[in-house]
Formats: sequence, structure tokens, C-alpha cells
Amino acid sequence: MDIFDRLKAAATDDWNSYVDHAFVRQMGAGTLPQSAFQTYLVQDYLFLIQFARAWALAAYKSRTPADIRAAQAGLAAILDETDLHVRLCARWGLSQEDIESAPEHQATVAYTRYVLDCGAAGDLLELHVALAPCVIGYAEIGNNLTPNGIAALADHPYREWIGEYAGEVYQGVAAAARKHLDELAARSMTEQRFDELVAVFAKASRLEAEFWQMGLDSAQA
Ligand SMILES: Cc1ncc(CO)c(N)n1
Repeated sequence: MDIFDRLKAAATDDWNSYVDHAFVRQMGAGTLPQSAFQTYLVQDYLFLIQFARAWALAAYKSRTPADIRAAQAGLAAILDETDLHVRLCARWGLSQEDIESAPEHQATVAYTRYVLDCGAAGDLLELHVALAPCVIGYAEIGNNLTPNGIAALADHPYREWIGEYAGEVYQGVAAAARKHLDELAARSMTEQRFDELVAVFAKASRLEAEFWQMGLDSAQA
């Protein structure tokens, strides 16, 4: 069991409320209202900008070249991810300026500032634990939504989104982040700290679930 599996096992309910959220299920089934997806995607762009800052903070909190490189890879992946958001929003007539001037929803503020605070007040390991549900969780979701492979998505309404996270590039980024987290934990975690890290992991997972919920709620409003 690597550190990620240990954290997940210790926070099962919170983790499942995130990766198996109704938003994710409806997206997989293709029944998610388009308006919920659009609200989510605009907020997710704003989310990614703050998360890019969190990965940059990870570089700053690093003392070794290997840790700085891991942060650099995470930061690059986050910025690349925003291409998907800009492309899909353009199709709906939203420019990058439109997205950037959208007000941040409370769920976006809550999640991103929580992670940034873990990085500001805690050490590098705490920051990476707070970042883990994001990058590794979306890879798991991408896999869960493609039981028959990406090609089977053919004319699925959310095929581009699902394909992004199920795709080889994103899966590789998540696998590298997971490996780095494990190495970092092996170097710097004490068992006395494990419970404290589980609390951070569980909180970030709940904030992910609330982020999905924000998208769903917007369609019912
Ligand atoms: C809210 C959220 N969590 C994780 C990811 C994956 O980077 C994302 N794009 N958005």
C-alpha cells in the first residue's frame, strides 16, 4: 500500500463522496444538464488558476531539485489543463476574459484557499497531501468513466472532458504525482503525523465533493 492508498483507506467515505458524486455519475451517464457543466467548468478554470499558485508554492517550499521538478510538473499540467476549459468555453461564446472576470463561487474560494493555507502554514508534505485528491482523484474518475476505453465514448456529450482525464497524458501526470507523494512521505512522514494528514486529505476530498455540488445546484436554481 502506498501512502495514497493508506490516506484513501483512512478517509473512504469522504473520498467516495467525491469520486462517486451525483455530478460525476450524471456526467458519465450523459444526463448532466449542460448548464451545470458550464457553471462547473467556468469555476474550474478559476480553480485551476489558484491551484497553479499552490503548485508554485510547492516549488517554493521544496529544498531539493527533485521536489522542485515535481512541483514544476504539477504546475505545467495545471496550466495545460486550462486549454480544455478555454476551448470548451469558446464554443459557448465565452472568451478567456469572460471566464477570468466571472466571480468566484464560495465553493471555489473555500477549496483553493484551504489548500493554499495548508501550503502557507504547513510543510511540503502537508501541501502535497492537500493537492493529492485533485490530481489523483480526477485520474481515478477518468478511469471509472471509461470502462470500455476512450474510443467507446464516440458521441458522448462529455467525451472531451472525460477523454482529457482518462487520457494517457493526464494519467501519467497523476501517476508521477502519486509516486512523488510516496517518496516524500517515506522521507519525511512520521506515523504520529498520519492522522493529521488524513484530516487534510479528507477535508480536501469533501471540498471536491462540494465543488461538484456547486455545479449541480446551479442547474436547479
Ligand atoms: C475541482 C478540481 N479538482 C481537480 C481537478 C484536476 O486537476 C480539477 N480540474 N478541478
